[in-house]
Amino acid sequence: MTNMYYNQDINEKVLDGKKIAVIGYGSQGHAHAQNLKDSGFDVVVGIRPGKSFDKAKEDGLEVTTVAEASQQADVIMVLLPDERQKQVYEEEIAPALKAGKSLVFAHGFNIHFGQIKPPADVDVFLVAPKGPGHLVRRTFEAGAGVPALFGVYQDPSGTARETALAYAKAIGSARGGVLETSFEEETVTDLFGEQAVLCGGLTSLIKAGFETLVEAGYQPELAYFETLHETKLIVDLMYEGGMAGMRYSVSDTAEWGDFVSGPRVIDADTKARMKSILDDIQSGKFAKEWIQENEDGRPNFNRIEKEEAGHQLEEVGEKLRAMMPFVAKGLKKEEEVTAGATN
Ligand SMILES: NC(=O)C1=CN([C@@H]2O[C@H](COP(=O)(O)OP(=O)(O)OC[C@H]3O[C@@H](n4cnc5c(N)ncnc54)[C@H](OP(=O)(O)O)[C@@H]3O)[C@@H](O)[C@H]2O)C=CC1
Ligand SMILES: CC[C@](O)(C(C)=O)C(=O)O
Ligand SMILES: [Mg+2]
Ligand SMILES: [Mg+2]
Repeated sequence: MTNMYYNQDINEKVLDGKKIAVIGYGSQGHAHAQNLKDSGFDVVVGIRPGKSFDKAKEDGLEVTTVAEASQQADVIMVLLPDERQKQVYEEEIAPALKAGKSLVFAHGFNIHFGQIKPPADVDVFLVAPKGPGHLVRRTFEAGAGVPALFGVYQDPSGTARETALAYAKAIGSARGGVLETSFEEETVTDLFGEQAVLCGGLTSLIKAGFETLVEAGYQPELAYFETLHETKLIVDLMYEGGMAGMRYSVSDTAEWGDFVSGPRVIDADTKARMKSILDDIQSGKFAKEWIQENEDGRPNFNRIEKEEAGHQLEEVGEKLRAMMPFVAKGLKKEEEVTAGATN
């Protein structure tokens, strides 16, 4: 049975009088910190000196070190890159933990895969928005919200569920719906979604379409508009009205092509490969390899990121987007907040 919660189901007052430390000021960090502050809560950002530190100050937030913010706070939300969390946790957060505090995550990776082992007297839960941080902020400012998952790992205080729900409401997620889950379910499904569909699946689909057109002699600019640019417009229609909503707006010719050709691109073999990706996530193989990649200094990550940035689709896209300033408006407004993501 699915448990969904909306604004009217949640008492955010349980956070009154509590100090909330947002550790990290990247994609999720800036959104949580600003949304919590705008919702009237007492927020301190914990961050190392550098770009994010300066940006949080510029944005008018109270900012200090990770260790000091963790000392001050009742609720500590860890919004550092997953691969950095273990070290920062051990050095700067763990010493500040004591009974009555809450340790919170936006993704269960480090708890589920045993990288972080919190003390038993601290509440541990997750509030995981189902969307990129920049959209968590942007939708909040527009009066809407990105839905989120919440899940409790340990609850010595007996109040972890209500604190998690209040936090989700304060960042705007209960405007869209908050769904109860476990650390295992959130971690596995989030990794699967980003690998097979949202990031990996989609970029590979778009690239394959772009390359097919260009290799057949069609103009790269046209191929960019056809495969990448228009994806956003089509996905917007699905976001608003599901697949039927999109099919209502496109031509019947496109809808027929969707029915007959879609299953030729994504077929039973693709689904079997998705299952194998899911197996690797469930078994911990993916996590083990990602942790090792970081311990090795990210040789493959850095090489592939560079290769991808040099793809013809990216070069063409950059020129075309420069002629459409309205397209990049959102990210420009939040410029440099993503800096941490490229470490
Ligand atoms: N990106 C997203 O939209 C989503 C992310 N999540 C989860 O949220 C968490 C945060 O991810 P995300 O927002 O992408 O992270 P980012 O990479 O965008 O941000 C990282 C932040 O952490 C800071 N940081 C990095 N290393 C250190 C350090 N050693 N000490 C102190 N601060 C440090 C960076 O600061 P600096 O500028 O100094 O490098 C930056 O402010 C992860 O658990 C992720 O899985 C969940 C849902 C969606
Ligand atoms: C889809 C990627 C994501 O899981 C997210 C924005 O939800 C992430 O880890 O950034
Ligand atoms: Mg996600
Ligand atoms: Mg994720």
